[in-house]
This record gives sequence, structure tokens and C-alpha cells, in this order.
Amino acid sequence: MIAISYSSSANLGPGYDILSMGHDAFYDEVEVLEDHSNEIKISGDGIPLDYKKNTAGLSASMILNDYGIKTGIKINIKKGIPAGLGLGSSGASAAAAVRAINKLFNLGMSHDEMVHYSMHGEIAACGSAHPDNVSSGIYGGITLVQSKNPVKIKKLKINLNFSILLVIPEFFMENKTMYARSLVPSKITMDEHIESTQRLSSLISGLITGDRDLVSYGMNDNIVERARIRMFPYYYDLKRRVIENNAISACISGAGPTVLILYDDKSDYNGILRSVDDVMRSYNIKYILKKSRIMEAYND
Ligand SMILES: Nc1ncnc2c1ncn2[C@@H]1O[C@H](COP(=O)(O)OP(=O)(O)O)[C@@H](O)[C@H]1O
Ligand SMILES: N[C@@H](CCOP(=O)(O)O)C(=O)O
Repeated sequence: MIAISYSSSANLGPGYDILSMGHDAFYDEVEVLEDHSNEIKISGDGIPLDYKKNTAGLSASMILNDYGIKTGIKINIKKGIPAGLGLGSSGASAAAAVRAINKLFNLGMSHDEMVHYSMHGEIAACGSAHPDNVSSGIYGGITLVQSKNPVKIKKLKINLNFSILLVIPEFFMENKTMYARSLVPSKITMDEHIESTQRLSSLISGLITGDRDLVSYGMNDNIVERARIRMFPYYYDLKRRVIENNAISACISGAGPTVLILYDDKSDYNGILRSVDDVMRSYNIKYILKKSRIMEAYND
């Protein structure tokens, strides 16, 4: 059985571990076959092949255990999403594997149940079962984590027209998200809480009502992005310059280093491209650009 899952940008500024946007920039394809060895075998390029260290393998082992499935499986992962760049690569393999296993063994899981098993797989990548990337990897679109335990996900009905530009630095850090999560403060002040809640509620409201200004205001974060800024020192300059060119907004994609830019027909697209190039050159960082759209939904 084969399933795919697309790249995603988690957090969207103030929605740390809450919001995620699936996009059609890249995808992983995962094939799951029954195997009579009673083991979980993994194949794939550039990823851990020990099932306990691979997000897809870890999700699979939890499902086999919980459902009492005695047979072994073979998981063939075709990586389309580059890993370690904030594009939800680790979560996508898990989400695609869970979707494939659900179909292969006819388990009839709900979407939230599939998110539950997929987020468990993220432990293999970063030591933490964060549910945001895998939520959009299972539901598609822009998702909101209402609750993690039990998993309850809401897919937002978006009424804002925009396109996506991803600025993807050429960079690799093993265990990047694990490190990035270690930088996040464990306590914040009441003023920070209030500002962050204003931003998050404005962002969600703007996306649903199609209010461009609310999205521009809301897609800002002074807690998690700021705590991680040493990982992407070009970010504030890049953001300022693309907003001068009337981008809707920009944020760090997941734990970075990729930057997600939202733009529309009011934006000066060529000006955005020029300013991205100026800033990235000034920091001496090579990058690629990827235009994409929201990945709206999966068929299963
Ligand atoms: N199936 C998988 N796909 C991608 N990365 C995986 C997978 N399984 C485990 N990993 C590990 O997860 C890490 C990448 O995940 P992470 O740091 O969260 O970045 P991202 O999810 O942004 O690509 C790498 O260290 C990689 O070895
Ligand atoms: N909410 C997580 C999202 C990590 O996304 P990734 O694509 O960088 O793995 C975080 O910010 O730690």
C-alpha cells in the first residue's frame, strides 16, 4: 500500500506546536508491505534505517503494538522533502506511513487517531511528539491543534487568497529541531502571553475572514522565533525587506531555517525576489526558492 504526505510549515509565527500549513512544494511517498519476518524493516536514502530512529518506523511500531498486529512490515520511503530544513520532512514520512498502514490493515482510523500515531513518530526526529506538522500531513490545509491529549485537530476554512514562497537555505544540522526546541523558554511573562495571544487570534481570524491586515499583524512572534534567532540570523532583515515589498507577511517555517513568505497580487513579487537575494547574499548564505500553494486535502 502506498501513501504520500506533503511538506508543511508549522507555527506560522505565534502558533508554536498549534498551527501548520500543508503545501505542495515537496512530498514523501511511503510504501508499506506485509513481511513475514516479524520485524519492521525500513529502506530509504539519507534517513535512519533502524525503525526506532525513523519517524515512520516508530509510528508503525506503535500501531502494530496497539492493534495487536503480529506480522512484520517493510516500509519503503521515497524522500521528496529535504530533511532538517523546517519543511516538516520528519512528520511527513510518519503521516504517510500511518495512512498506508491504516489502509493496508483496514484499521478504519479517524483522522485524529492517525495524527496521534504520526506525532508519536516525531519522537524519533526530535525527542518530542509535537502534533503540528503531522496534523496538516493528515488533514491537508491549515490545521489547528485544539488538544494534544486526546488529539483533536480543527482544519481552518481559509478565505484569504495568497501564494507561498519558501526561501530554503542550503544548510544541514543533525537533530536541528531537537536543538531548536531546547532554545524555547519554559516560562514567559504575562505581557508576552497577552501579545502572543493577540497575534495568534488575529492570525486565525484573518485567515478565516480573509482579512489581509489581520494576517499581516498576526503572523509575528516574539517568543519562539526570537529565542531561536541565532539559528537564522538573516530572518529579521529578510522579513523587513519583503514586507517593504508588500508581502502579506513572513515567518520561520517550523523550527527553521526556511522562511515562509505569503504574498498576493498587491505584493511586488519581483521586489520580493530581489530583496531575498540581497539579504541572503549579505549573510553569505546559499538558498533555493520554491513557489507553492496550500495542499488542500488528501483523498483518504
Ligand atoms: N523518515 C524520516 N524523514 C526525515 N528525517 C527523519 C526521518 N526519520 C528520522 N529522521 C531524522 O529527523 C531529523 C530531521 O527532522 P527535524 O530535525 O525535525 O527536521 P524537519 O522535520 O524540519 O525536516 C534528521 O536528523 C533525521 O535523521
Ligand atoms: N512546532 C515545531 C515544528 C517543527 O517543525 P520542523 O518542520 O522544523 O520539524 C517546532 O517549532 O519545534
